[in-house]
Amino acid sequence: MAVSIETVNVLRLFSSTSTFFYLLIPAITLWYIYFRISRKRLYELMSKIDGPPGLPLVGNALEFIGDPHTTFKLLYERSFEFEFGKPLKIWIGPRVIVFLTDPRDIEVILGSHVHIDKSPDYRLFEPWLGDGLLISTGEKWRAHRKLIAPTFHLNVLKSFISIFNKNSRAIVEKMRKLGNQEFDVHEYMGEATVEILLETAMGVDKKTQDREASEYVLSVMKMCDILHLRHRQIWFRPEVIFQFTKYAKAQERFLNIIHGLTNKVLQVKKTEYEKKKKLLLENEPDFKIEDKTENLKSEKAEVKIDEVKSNMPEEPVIGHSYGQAAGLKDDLDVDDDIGEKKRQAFLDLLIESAENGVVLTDKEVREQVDTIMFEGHDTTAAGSSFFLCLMGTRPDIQEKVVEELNTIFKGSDRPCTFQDTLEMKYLERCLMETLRLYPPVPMIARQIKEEVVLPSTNAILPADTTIIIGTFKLHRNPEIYPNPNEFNPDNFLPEKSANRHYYSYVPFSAGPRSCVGRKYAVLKLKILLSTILRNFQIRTVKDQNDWQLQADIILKRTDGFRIILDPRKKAKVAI
Ligand code: HEM
Repeated sequence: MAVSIETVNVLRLFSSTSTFFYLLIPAITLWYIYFRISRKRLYELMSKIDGPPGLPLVGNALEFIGDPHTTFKLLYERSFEFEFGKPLKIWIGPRVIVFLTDPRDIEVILGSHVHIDKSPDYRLFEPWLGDGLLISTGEKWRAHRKLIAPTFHLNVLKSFISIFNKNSRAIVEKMRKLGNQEFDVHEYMGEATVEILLETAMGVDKKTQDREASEYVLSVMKMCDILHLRHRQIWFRPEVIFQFTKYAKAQERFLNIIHGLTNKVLQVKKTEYEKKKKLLLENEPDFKIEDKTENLKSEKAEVKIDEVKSNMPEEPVIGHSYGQAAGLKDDLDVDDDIGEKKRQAFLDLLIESAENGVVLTDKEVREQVDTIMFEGHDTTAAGSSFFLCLMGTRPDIQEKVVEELNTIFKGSDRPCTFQDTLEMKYLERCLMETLRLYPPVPMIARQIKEEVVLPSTNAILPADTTIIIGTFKLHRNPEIYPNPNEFNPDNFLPEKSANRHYYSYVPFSAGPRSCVGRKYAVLKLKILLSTILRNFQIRTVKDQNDWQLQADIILKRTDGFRIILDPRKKAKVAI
């Protein structure tokens, strides 16, 4: 029987295809057996930690494909199926993520100098923030942190007070034009915080800013949406897929706007710096720029930042200081070599340090500027917006704040001083309580370097596990905060906070990688919010229980931060 050439070809193809599959199937089986055996200990350890059951291969990944509000609600509500405070695990494909909400466990991670690595999820920020302070690790992070932290020292911040006042008055005047129509206050807070950051930390004046602040704020919000989408829907994570989506094009557009502003700021400051240097050299040819970074050049730049005392205070340490337990100290509280001497503001110091490129390159300066611009504005915009909405829902509390302000200012329209901010004890409690209920950073993610034993349950977490500190849930533990969902500034009365675990309140994180802008944020917010409350009575229509939250990196309201302002009697802006 004659066999056609086509048939021979088909048979050849069939036999080579089947050989391929004969080899592939055992190879996959062997790889899978090796994969399971090499992860045996991980599976054993994780079997001792509670968590929702997942599907084969994908784990719990499909639970996060909804919109940001639904996902956040679902995640939060499902967590109540398990005992409060116990560690909780979820599987995203082969990757396990452990959520911690017990202050003792949180202290082990945040208080450590070893577990300072951010989780791989932060890498999605790279095209935007590069390897800036929020993301970097190891010696690079240590050296840059040591350089940057002093630029947010109180001595520097005090010199910003007039700028905080001026901008707060400007925003009041802008809001006055709205009359008593309902509006989204987040837009106003976002723009105000960007403008304030540019004038303070970056040291550029209003003329440089044009209309760019509002465009910048909008682009940051959209970028957060894209990053959050990639966090939730893991198939968008690999660059090979992402680059072909409409989101990649949008990201490019938003990054152009974001980097456009930061590049412009850098250009202005560098030209200014060069001019100043030239002038100084002309007048004093022997003048040398003092190198303030000498001590950072050593490979082993050590940061002695954790005076962090462990666990519960032996002697109760009263109250809170700039957003963290008074007994906790970080590098923002260290008064070492420079003391009362003049310190430099953020960008001035960075540009000077980049002169010889030893501590910092030009690229690194840009990355730090992008980081501070993002971390410094979106967080405070959310915090202040939540504060104002809460004031609207609780007129009784609002009036107590205003009474305190009347006692301090005695009806005068004068600007706020540093001493005034120290006297705003009740306003500060309201701010702390706002950040408890609505922490702008609702989750902090780390990748642990070594095996960790959790004090709460003795559960063991192997090295390389991703940990999420669930600030939002931690702050609503009924054993720590009775009636945890109620807005109650008395939670921060000194006697109430005195016996609480230091790590039971961490809106600014804590330990060596705590928020570098903590004091800046609290000081600025006190001036901004008090100026608004001295001028307006705030109303809201929506009840606090009906707010819709979304945790797209920064906690926000999907239904908008809508408030109505009524001018207070004799309302006049402080001059
Ligand atoms: C209410 C306002 C703020 C809140 C609630 C807040 C909260 C936080 C939190 C929780 C972290 C740790 C994030 C993490 O580990 O993933 C952090 C880090 C950071 N924050 Fe803030 N922040 C605020 C304002 C600011 C401001 C005003 C600035 C700068 C002007 C700033 C700059 C930074 C930087 C640079 C980091 C990274 C620090 C490091 O890793 O060494 N933040 N912030």
